[in-house]
Amino acid sequence: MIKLEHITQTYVSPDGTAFDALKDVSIHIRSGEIFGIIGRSGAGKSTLVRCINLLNRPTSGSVIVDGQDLTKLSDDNLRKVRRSIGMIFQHFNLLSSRTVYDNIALPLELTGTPKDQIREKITPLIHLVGLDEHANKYPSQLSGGQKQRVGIARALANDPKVLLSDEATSALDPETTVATLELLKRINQELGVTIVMITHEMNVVKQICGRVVVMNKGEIVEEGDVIDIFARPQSETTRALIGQVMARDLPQSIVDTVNASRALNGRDNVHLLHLSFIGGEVTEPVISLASREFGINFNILRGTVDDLQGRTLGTLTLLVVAPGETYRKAVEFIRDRGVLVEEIQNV
Ligand SMILES: Nc1ncnc2c1ncn2[C@@H]1O[C@H](COP(=O)(O)OP(=O)(O)OP(=O)(O)O)[C@@H](O)[C@H]1O
Repeated sequence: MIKLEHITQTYVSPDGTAFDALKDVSIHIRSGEIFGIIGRSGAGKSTLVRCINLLNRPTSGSVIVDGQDLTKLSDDNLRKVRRSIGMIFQHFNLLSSRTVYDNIALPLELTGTPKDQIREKITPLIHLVGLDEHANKYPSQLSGGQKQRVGIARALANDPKVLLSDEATSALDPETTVATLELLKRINQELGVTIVMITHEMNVVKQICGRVVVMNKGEIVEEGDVIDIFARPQSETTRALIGQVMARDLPQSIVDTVNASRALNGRDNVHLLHLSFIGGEVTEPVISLASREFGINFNILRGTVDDLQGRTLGTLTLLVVAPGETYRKAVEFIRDRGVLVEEIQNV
């Protein structure tokens, strides 16, 4: 559906200094999926997503949407293709002098659509985003979540195949974020619109994306199914972003437990482990088996279970008291059975 191939974007400042905002980025987004692009501020996400509709013309590389290389189209043809790519923004970008109805109608007015056809198109869209009672209000009379719903309906006015969302929930409170993401999910499922989510929040990715790329300093540092990224993060950037939602930083109570155990059993014999596993992939009672096999006890300090797009991700924080050699064999034993085991150091 969308293929970004070897995209580079170099900005040149007035004093002639060149800055590479995107360095050889390639992404393939499939038709009908909700695809996440995540990274910290300045990673190049906005620059990248604006390449998809060529609001940003990359310095090099190709942008292929539905089989057409947009970088090779005439301005006229590009304008037509852009209608099939809707976009929503962090700050909504609504016209304050227009009502909800007129904001949503604007893209159709711009293409010269007759008034009765506009009404036929807009009325169900207003209903879809749940704004029936607010159609004649002005943006200043709406909450943030309602404004974003107007933005979403406006982005759908031209029946796009693709919806680009640039930090669309970043200005919303957590509850409104959940409701807005639910609406986007429904639009994806009911209308079959491919959605590209730009975000710096892992909880957004966790709630609705199927696949994700993680960006850092203009490069892709990791990509894959969201559940695999959560269960087996490879890069420091990803670990830090996941830390936001998985609360992997240890609470003081756990640190106290570890220290008390060290005082009792000796520092070298006390180990702290973080285990992640995907539901269905680990079928054996791994912890009990390891406990029996090596004659050691595992003390469960913390556990979480998350649902990610219908798949289950479990995590456990364990305290293990065992001499080095036995401990290493037990870790190996658990890893061999499909569980990701990380040793938590520096506690
Ligand atoms: N027009 C421009 N001229 C020069 N540098 C730019 C321009 N636009 C973006 N940049 C720089 O490119 C880098 C990537 O910016 P971009 O906005 O794409 O990042 P981002 O990941 O979307 O971050 P944010 O969430 O803060 O917008 C940043 O260092 C930014 O300062």
